[in-house]
This record gives sequence, structure tokens and C-alpha cells, in this order.
Amino acid sequence: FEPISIGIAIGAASALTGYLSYTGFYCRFAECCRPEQPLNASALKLDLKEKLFGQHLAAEVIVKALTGFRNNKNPKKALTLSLHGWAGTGKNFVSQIVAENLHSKGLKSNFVHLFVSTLHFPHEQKIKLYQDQLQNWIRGNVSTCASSVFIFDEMDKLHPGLIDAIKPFLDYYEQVDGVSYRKAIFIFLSNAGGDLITKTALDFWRAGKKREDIQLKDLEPVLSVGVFNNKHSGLWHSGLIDRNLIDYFIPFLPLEYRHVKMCVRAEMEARGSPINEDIVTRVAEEMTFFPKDEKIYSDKGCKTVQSRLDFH
Ligand SMILES: Nc1ncnc2c1ncn2[C@@H]1O[C@H](COP(=O)(O)OP(=O)(O)OP(=O)(O)O)[C@@H](O)[C@H]1O
Repeated sequence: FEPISIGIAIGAASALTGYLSYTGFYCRFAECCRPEQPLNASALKLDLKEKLFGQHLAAEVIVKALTGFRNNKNPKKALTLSLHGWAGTGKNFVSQIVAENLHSKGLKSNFVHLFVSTLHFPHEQKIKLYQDQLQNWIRGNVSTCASSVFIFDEMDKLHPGLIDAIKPFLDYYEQVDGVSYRKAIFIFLSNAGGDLITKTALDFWRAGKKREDIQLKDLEPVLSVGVFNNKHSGLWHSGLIDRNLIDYFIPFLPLEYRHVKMCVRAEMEARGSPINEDIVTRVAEEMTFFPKDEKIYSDKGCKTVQSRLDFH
């Protein structure tokens, strides 16, 4: 062996070890983007099972979609999920759980971005400007972290056409202007389609069938057509649907009395208070339920549970 080459080899090896341990050390204190890190599917599954009530379809599709996507080293396009359902059924809640499972700081992560239509895009006459800003923001952030997550809340209040600005980023291109968007995740949240979902859930209930028997195929096709034809869905006549760029339409079922009670218990637990069944019942009974005759579904889902609990 030649001493110089051995020296070089040792030098290179220690530089590499140093670099790796430095990155490991660095990432323990500062947030790192790790697009190659596979998703811990069982952790996500457990989180949804323990925390999310009454949404068997959403839980199942989300776990499948995210594990499939994150375990694929070469996805052909960004993952796009469109979450639909009545108010307070858990769409924001699920996005938060998903964000935490992808980037440990969750919604506070530098790699997770939340857009709220009425806050970030309030003026209809400024659509062009918003489209430019949105494209720049997404381009910049995906260049920094390929596995960035973008959540669009209140899609139903988004001006028609605005979202089509991000179409090139969701398409099957390998790169757009030197940036690959294939590892990014886009999540749309919307109340649009809530009426269609409720109708299906009610049909099942009236036919004496179990809620858990509702399958994705009972809802997904109706949902995509309904949303496409709904002028107030944010996806009205959208190229995203037209070009099949939305991977999953995920229905959130309206919540029943028993689910509201589960939310109250979860909130008590989160506050560290002992579970008091009298209070659980009282809070649940204060909520309003529809349809008028049967009174099955909470019209605000679990949304006002936290504030109502303060009164007891
Ligand atoms: N299915 C659920 N399981 C457990 N908790 C829930 C569920 N739905 C709602 N919650 C609770 O209610 C709160 C409000 O729900 P969330 O904000 O997720 O509703 P949303 O569907 O996004 O409503 P909106 O369409 O009005 O934005 C959540 O933070 C969570 O604590």
C-alpha cells in the first residue's frame, strides 16, 4: 500500500463521517428537510385511530395515500388530496396530524405552509397578483425543501380559477424551470360536497345500514363531479379535476351524537381533567342536530365543543 493513498482514503472517510455526524447533530437542533425519509405508517395509523372519530374512510385513504407516496422513491407527480365535508368534521384536524407525521414541527414547520382563502386571497380583482405570488411562494419553498406540504383551507371561498395557477406544479412534469415538484404534497380543504356526503350518509342510515359500510366508491365519483360543477367549490371547472391531477377526493362524514361525546372526552383528557360523563352528556346535548325530524348529525360537528366545555 502506498502511504499517500491510504492517507487520502482515511482523510476522506473521516470527512464523510464528520459530515454525517455533523448533519445528524445539526438536525437534532435545527429543522431539516428529509424528503428521502420514509413515513412511519404505523405511527400515522395509530394517531388517526386514537384521535380521529367517525371518519373511517378518511383515515383509511390518508394512510394508504401517504404511505404509498412517501415510500415511492420516484413519484411521478406531487401528491394532491382534496378533503371535503361539513364544518367541524375534522379536516383541519387531520391536516395537522398529517403535517406532524411528515415534519415533526407540524404546522409550525418551515416546510408546511397553510393558506386560508379569506385571509391570503381576499380580493377578487387581485387574482392575477395572487396567482403570481402563489407560484413564486411554492417555487421558492419547493426549491428549499422538496417534500414541502401546502395546505389550502376554505377552498370553497377561493375565487374560481385562482388555484389553476398551481396546475403545472401538480402535473406529471419531471421539472418545471429546473425545479421538481414531485415530492411535494398539496392538501385542499373544503365544505363543498358536504351536502352530497350527508345525503349518502343519511341514505345509509335510513336503510338501516352501518355508517362503517359506506365505501369510498359510494362517494368519490359523486364528489369529484359535484365539486367540478359547483361554482363555489374553488375547483369549479378546474383544470386540476379535468386533467385528473387530484389523486384522492376524501369524504368527511357528518358527526353523530356519539362522536360529539367522544370529542368532549378527548378535550377533557387534553385539559388533564377527569372524565365526567354528566358534563359530557350536557355538552353534547347543547349541540344542534339535523335533519329536523331525525336529528342525527351535529351541524357544527365537534367545532364548538372546546368553548362549550369552558361553561361547565
Ligand atoms: N372527527 C373528529 N375527530 C376528533 N376530533 C374532531 C373531529 N372533528 C373535529 N374535531 C375537533 O374539532 C375541532 C374543529 O375541527 P376542524 O377544525 O378540524 O373542522 P373542519 O372540518 O376543518 O371545519 P371547517 O370546515 O369549518 O374548517 C378540531 O380541532 C378537533 O379538536
